[in-house]
Amino acid sequence: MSSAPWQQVAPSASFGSSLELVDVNKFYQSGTDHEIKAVQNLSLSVPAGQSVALVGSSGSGKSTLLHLIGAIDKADSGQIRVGDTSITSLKGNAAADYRASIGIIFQHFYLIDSLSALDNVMAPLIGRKPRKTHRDLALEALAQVGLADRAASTPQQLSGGQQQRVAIARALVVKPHLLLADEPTGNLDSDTSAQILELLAQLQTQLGITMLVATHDLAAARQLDRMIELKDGQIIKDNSRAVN
Ligand SMILES: Nc1ncnc2c1ncn2[C@@H]1O[C@H](COP(=O)(O)OP(=O)(O)OP(=O)(O)O)[C@@H](O)[C@H]1O
Repeated sequence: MSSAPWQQVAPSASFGSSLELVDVNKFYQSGTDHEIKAVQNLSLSVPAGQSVALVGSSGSGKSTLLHLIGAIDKADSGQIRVGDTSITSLKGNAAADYRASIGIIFQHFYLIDSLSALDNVMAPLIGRKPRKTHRDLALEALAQVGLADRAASTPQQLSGGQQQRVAIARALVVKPHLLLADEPTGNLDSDTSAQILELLAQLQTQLGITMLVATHDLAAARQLDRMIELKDGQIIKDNSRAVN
């Protein structure tokens, strides 16, 4: 049976993955004799399609946890499973394929200055087939973040909030099953931050993606389905919002 064109671009599109962490540890060496326990014995279950805020003071392990789930960094021990994929045993191309199937948004937008917004959003599609759909997918993603009319603008011609919207469109263009956002509003003023977090929450609900957002903004965190507080790499609070 031949697959539909969009399936060739985004095999796992339009629904979220569940997430399961069991006894995960990540330690860093600081100096010769000091070990930093960035994530310790952390177990967590996130159902598919849930939005989760990770909060906690600076150094509590939020970024490290996102890096482990995103296969940017490797856990020292424990198990991380995203849908059917065991992240902790991924190697080589399989790790790259997994990273290409999720969306990641950072505090510093990491857009390429010399490229237009459209070309920045198309970048993750390079090498994927069919090539002729890339432009349409990127335009669709820019429309989802309200920037269809700024496709030709370069990052320098856009405000900080607009640049983060382009970065969100770039994360969405692969139709991710999991969206990780590490301090996505850390570089923005409070009004723009609120707009960006509202946009993320809206898109997450609309697309049904599983989403984890590390943030210091408690008001924004409360908009999501669940808020998890970390301290010294461990979960110290886990509040789910009541569902009607
Ligand atoms: N590459 C590294 N090498 C050594 N220590 C690290 C490294 N990355 C993180 N750490 C340490 O691990 C701990 C957790 O850091 P992490 O960046 O995950 O915290 P965070 O909650 O995201 O902080 P922030 O809110 O400031 O971004 C901190 O003590 C940090 O100094």
